[in-house]
Amino acid sequence: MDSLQSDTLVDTALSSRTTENAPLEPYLVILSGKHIGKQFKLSRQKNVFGRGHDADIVIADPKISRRHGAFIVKAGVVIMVEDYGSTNGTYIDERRIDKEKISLLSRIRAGGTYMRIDYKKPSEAQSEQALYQAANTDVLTQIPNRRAFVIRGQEELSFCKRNRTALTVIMCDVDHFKKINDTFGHPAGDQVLKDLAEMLSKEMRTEDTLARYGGEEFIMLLRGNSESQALILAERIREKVAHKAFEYQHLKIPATLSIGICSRQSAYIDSLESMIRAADRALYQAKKTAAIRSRSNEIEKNYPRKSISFWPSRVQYKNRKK
Ligand SMILES: Nc1nc2c(ncn2[C@@H]2O[C@H](COP(=O)(O)OP(=O)(O)OP(=O)(O)O)[C@@H](O)[C@H]2O)c(=O)[nH]1
Repeated sequence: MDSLQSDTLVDTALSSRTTENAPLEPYLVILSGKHIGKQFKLSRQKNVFGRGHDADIVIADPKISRRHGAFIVKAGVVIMVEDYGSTNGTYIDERRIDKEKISLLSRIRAGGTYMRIDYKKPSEAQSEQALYQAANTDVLTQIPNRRAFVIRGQEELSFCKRNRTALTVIMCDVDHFKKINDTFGHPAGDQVLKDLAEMLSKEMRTEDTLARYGGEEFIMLLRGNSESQALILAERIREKVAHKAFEYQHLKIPATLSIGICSRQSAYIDSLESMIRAADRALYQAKKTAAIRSRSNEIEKNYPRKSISFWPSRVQYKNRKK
């Protein structure tokens, strides 16, 4: 498409959509990756995007540079995207660019993240954002829900296959959660789940995903983690939770986790579902047995039992290479 055509497209879109009184404003819409569906208002003349926290638009994609590039806005219209000499480049319709005009039809890619530009009224953008939030976020803990996890997981799986990296699923379940509810009350149980979500989020890297998978079950997806690294992370989490004093209205609530792990090299992954099933089976085993176990190449090793605060907690580590 030449630049004249692209200008005409933006003009047409703007004029046809400004019939209602509020002016249309430019937004960057994320089409893939961790922030899929998210919209960022382009409110500056130069809107720097990147993975660094000093960027105007922070995108958690490890293949995006800290200050990757910028969207340039003039008179309310996004006219250009510029690459700031990023390692992995910026692309328009899969063509690498330095600085180039963009249109409503342009599909922009930086790292593994696809984006496009749209123009909308702030109220329209807000309601779309609210819908996106509601569909993808767990109301209680404010972390991604199961649906968001599955969407993200499929993308992660494609990434791992393309880049031949390993993928790990970790499932954590609060032990005897029913007892927590029965002893301290349902709101106290809610508080434990919220605090847990916050704790687990802090253990994640930007490229990892944490979600609430069910009632008292959390799931993590770790890119490129070796089995032994995953086991170290699981142990750290289990220890931290066992030693944390969860609190609700001055009541101290002890809680422990059981953890199931499935770690596979990309060549051995058939589907995300099979990995989740394997991690779930490992979790089930962890619940049944009191030992901290590692299972690698079908040889089981027993690890010494670690300190337990109140209720027993176990880690079952399962490696299912075919
Ligand atoms: N407070 C609270 N409780 C929940 C929530 N979702 C599920 N639950 C409760 O979680 C409890 C889960 O109970 P079970 O499936 O028996 O599991 P458990 O008591 O943790 O037992 P084990 O998994 O064998 O250790 C049920 O009592 C649910 O009502 C929630 O959002 N908030």
